[in-house]
Amino acid sequence: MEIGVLGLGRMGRIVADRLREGGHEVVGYDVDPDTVAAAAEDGITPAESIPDLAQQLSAPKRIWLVVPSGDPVDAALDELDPHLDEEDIVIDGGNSYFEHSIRRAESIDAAYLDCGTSGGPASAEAGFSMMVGGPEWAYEGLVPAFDAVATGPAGHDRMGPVGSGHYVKMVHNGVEYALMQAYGEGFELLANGRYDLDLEAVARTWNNGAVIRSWLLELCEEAFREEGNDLGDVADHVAGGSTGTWTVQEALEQEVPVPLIYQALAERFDSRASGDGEGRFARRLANRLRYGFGRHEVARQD
Ligand SMILES: NC(=O)C1=CN([C@@H]2O[C@H](COP(=O)(O)OP(=O)(O)OC[C@H]3O[C@@H](n4cnc5c(N)ncnc54)[C@H](O)[C@@H]3O)[C@@H](O)[C@H]2O)C=CC1
Ligand SMILES: O=C(CO)[C@H](O)[C@H](O)COP(=O)(O)O
Repeated sequence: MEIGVLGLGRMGRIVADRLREGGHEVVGYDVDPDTVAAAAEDGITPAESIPDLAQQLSAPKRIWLVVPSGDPVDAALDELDPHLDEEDIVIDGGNSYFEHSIRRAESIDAAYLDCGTSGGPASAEAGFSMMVGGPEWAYEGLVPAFDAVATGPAGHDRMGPVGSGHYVKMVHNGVEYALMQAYGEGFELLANGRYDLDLEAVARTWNNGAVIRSWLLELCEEAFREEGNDLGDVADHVAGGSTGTWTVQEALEQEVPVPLIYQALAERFDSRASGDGEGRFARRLANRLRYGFGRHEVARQD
């Protein structure tokens, strides 16, 4: 099928490439003209503007947004909306706040799918895990596209009505924070404990059959291999935090205790208040893990 991809950054470019590899035709647009030119060299049909992207697509139009959450999503929808009708489908593949997705779905004529996406740029080859909310007909119509961008048919599903995709992804990220903090605390104890340990070897051993093996633990192994046993100059400064904040706010509203997720979020805030120094090993590992899966910039010690 023909799909427009709006936003060709770290994640959008992977969405566009995997759609093409799956046999779909992709028209791409990004506010950065160099990004569009680079995509065009690799076979993505370039668009000069959002109206141009909409006009290049035949009806019914399918447009996948992969732009930063917040104002860029509203700005893109404002420009798109005059070119859309109720047969068209817009997918928001970013980390948008679920209540914003519900509002946006009500404000545009096209069907709206909120698609929480996990795996990060490091999963370009394997494909993503995708949690989709929105009308069933729109999800069903896009299954071939989701098959191509996800790890395959098992890598995506419809969670429920609009909002539910980003809601599930929000909670996913809260879990992500807590897992990173838990691995970090364990390695901090080992780094400061009784034995002179090779932490890459510990992570590799755990990743081969241990109860706590996981992709995040493979990324810990990679971090020790690439940065060294002491994580080199990786700073105690963990960026991000919006999805974890929303998770904690929702947990308070629902009266569900989430102390581990809150503590992991609080550790991030404290890392930023304490400066970019050597600090806590656990938080330095979390800083490096965000690069591992998300290609987020690693804060380094001065
Ligand atoms: N990097 C990651 O690990 C993951 C990111 N996400 C989410 O995916 C979304 C995109 O993230 P990334 O690709 O990492 O960001 P990015 O910063 O690498 O790419 C965003 C792209 O959108 C473009 N852009 C901004 N406003 C635009 C507009 N109005 N029209 C067209 N293009 C526009 C920018 O020029 C940039 O190329 C965000 O919501 C992010 O939270 C979701 C899962 C994983
Ligand atoms: O969604 C993601 C991974 O699943 C993104 O990498 C997101 O940026 C992670 O959240 P934060 O930036 O708050 O660490």
